[in-house]
Amino acid sequence: MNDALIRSLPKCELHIHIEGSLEPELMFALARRNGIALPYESVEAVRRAYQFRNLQDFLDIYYQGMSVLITEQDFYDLAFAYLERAKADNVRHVEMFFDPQGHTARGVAFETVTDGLSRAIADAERTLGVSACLVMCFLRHLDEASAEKTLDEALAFKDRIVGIGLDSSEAGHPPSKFKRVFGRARDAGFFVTAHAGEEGPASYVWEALDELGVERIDHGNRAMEDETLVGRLVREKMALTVCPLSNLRLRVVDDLSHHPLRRMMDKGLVVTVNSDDPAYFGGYVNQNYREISEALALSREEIAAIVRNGFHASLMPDEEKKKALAEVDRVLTELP
Ligand SMILES: Nc1ncnc2[nH]cnc12
Ligand SMILES: [Zn+2]
Repeated sequence: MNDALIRSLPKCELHIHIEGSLEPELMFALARRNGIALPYESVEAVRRAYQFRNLQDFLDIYYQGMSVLITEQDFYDLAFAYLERAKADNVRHVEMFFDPQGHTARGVAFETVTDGLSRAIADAERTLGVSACLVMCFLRHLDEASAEKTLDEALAFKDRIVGIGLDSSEAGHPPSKFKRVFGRARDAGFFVTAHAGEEGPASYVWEALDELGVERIDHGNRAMEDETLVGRLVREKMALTVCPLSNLRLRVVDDLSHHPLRRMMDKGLVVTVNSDDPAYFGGYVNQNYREISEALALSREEIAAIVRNGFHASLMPDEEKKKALAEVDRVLTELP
């Protein structure tokens, strides 16, 4: 019902793992280019395998999928394809997660990854008018020493990497495990964020705030189990990067009509809508807006409020934010 509005509004994407935008067609093309055998016979067989009972089921397939990424050009092709898709959804600004340890562990140089991604970002900025920046995530199932080593490598690319995040298997890997390396990242001037409260408990959200000093929470669904925590997030205007289709496919929610997004908004939380791993979860950012809007019967004003939250919570320069927010207002008045 609000399709035209969703399409017309300029948007931000603040929670996208670039490796999670690897469509099966590109996966096969890169496997062929690099002489890598995939354990699937066709693109359709890959898509059929995308049935997940939980986050770990997905991660096992996600790490296997990224094994086709070898050369600088592979990372370029991956990121540019995503940015073209984002442009089609009227996304103006992207904060792009990447998982260097998923590549360096396979013998791909850190520089190969960042060179390819940042070249695609520069080209997209020029040719598509989409701005983007890189947020490097630590894999939380690995130890802090590995994260420290990865941060050491990132320091040489400080001009291209703006932020540090934390992702992968959440349960059993609390944010406190990475307290020291996040302290170093903050001291070095990186923006910091972390996945918390996706599958893990509300206490992980507290830890992300108090021990990592995060400036955003990725997901945050389970913060809703703790009223005191919700109050703090509201008071601090801490943005949550919510990913509805991811939550559905990873069974964080059993049905989108039970998704906490509306209750989050009613409590005054700053929520944004994002795609997480769109090639695996059945939709890019507009599809996430469409399905959650329909499931929760979101009004035009509620949709616009989420879009505005995205710009406010982003790292865009203030002048660019102002322009984008003015455009949101213009679209709202012009669309019947
Ligand atoms: N949804 C997610 N949660 C944790 N780690 C991830 N890596 C890629 N997608 C992720
Ligand atoms: Zn994520």
